[in-house]
Amino acid sequence: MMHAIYPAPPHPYRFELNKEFHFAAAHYIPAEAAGRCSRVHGHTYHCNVAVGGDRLDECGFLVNFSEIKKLVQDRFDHRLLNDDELFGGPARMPNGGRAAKAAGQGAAENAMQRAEAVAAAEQGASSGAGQRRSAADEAQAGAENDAELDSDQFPTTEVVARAVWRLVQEELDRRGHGARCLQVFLRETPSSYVIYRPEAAHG
Ligand SMILES: Nc1nc2c(c(=O)[nH]1)N=C([C@H](O)[C@H](O)COP(=O)(O)OP(=O)(O)OP(=O)(O)O)CN2
Repeated sequence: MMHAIYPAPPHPYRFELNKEFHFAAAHYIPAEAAGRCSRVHGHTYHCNVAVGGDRLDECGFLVNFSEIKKLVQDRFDHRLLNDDELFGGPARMPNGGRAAKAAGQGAAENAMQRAEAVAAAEQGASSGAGQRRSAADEAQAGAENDAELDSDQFPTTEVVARAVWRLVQEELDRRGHGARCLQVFLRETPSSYVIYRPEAAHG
C-alpha cells in the first residue's frame, strides 16, 4: 500500500491519528446526467480517516487503527453501495434490479450475479417472451423508484466520503472519549478523490 500524508485542517487536539485502507465496491449513480457512471461498475476505494482527540483509552490508543478499518470495510467491502440504506438502498438497479429477482435471484447480496441475471433476462437466454415483458416492466418500475431517490443519497465519492465520516464519528461518540473524525479522504480512481470535512470554514 502507498502511504501518504493527508494534511488535516487545523484542530485543537493533542493527538491526530490517520488510518489508510482499501475497500472494493460496486455502485451506480441513478441519474441519466451521470453518463457512464449510471451503469453498474466498481472501484477499489482508497480511504484515509483522520481522527483527533486528547484522551487515550486503556490501551494507550486514541482509537484502535484496526477498528476504524474494520468498521468501514465490514460495511462497504465487496458490496453494491446502492444496497446500503445510507445510499437509499436496497438498490433499484437501472435496467432491472427487479428483473434479476424475476430471473430467480434472491436478496441483493451480489451485484455481479444480479447483473448477469439481468443480462440473461434481457436477452431472453433463459426465459420466454412473458418473462422478457416482465423484465421490461420491472426495469420501468426500477427507473420510477430511482426517480424517487434524493441525489444527496447517490453513492458518489462525495456522499460515500460523508457516509464513512458518519460511521466513524458515530463509533467515536459511542466510545465517549471526546474524539472527533477530522476528515475523510476518499480516492475513487487514480485521478479522482474527495476530502470530506464535517466543519465547513464558511458560514
Ligand atoms: N464530483 C464527482 N464526479 C464524478 C464522480 C463522483 O463521484 N463525484 N464519479 C464519476 C465516476 O463514477 C468515475 O468513477 C470517476 O470518474 P473519472 O474521474 O472521470 O474517472 P477516470 O479514471 O475515467 O478519469 P481520467 O480523467 O481518465 O483519469 C465521474 N465523476
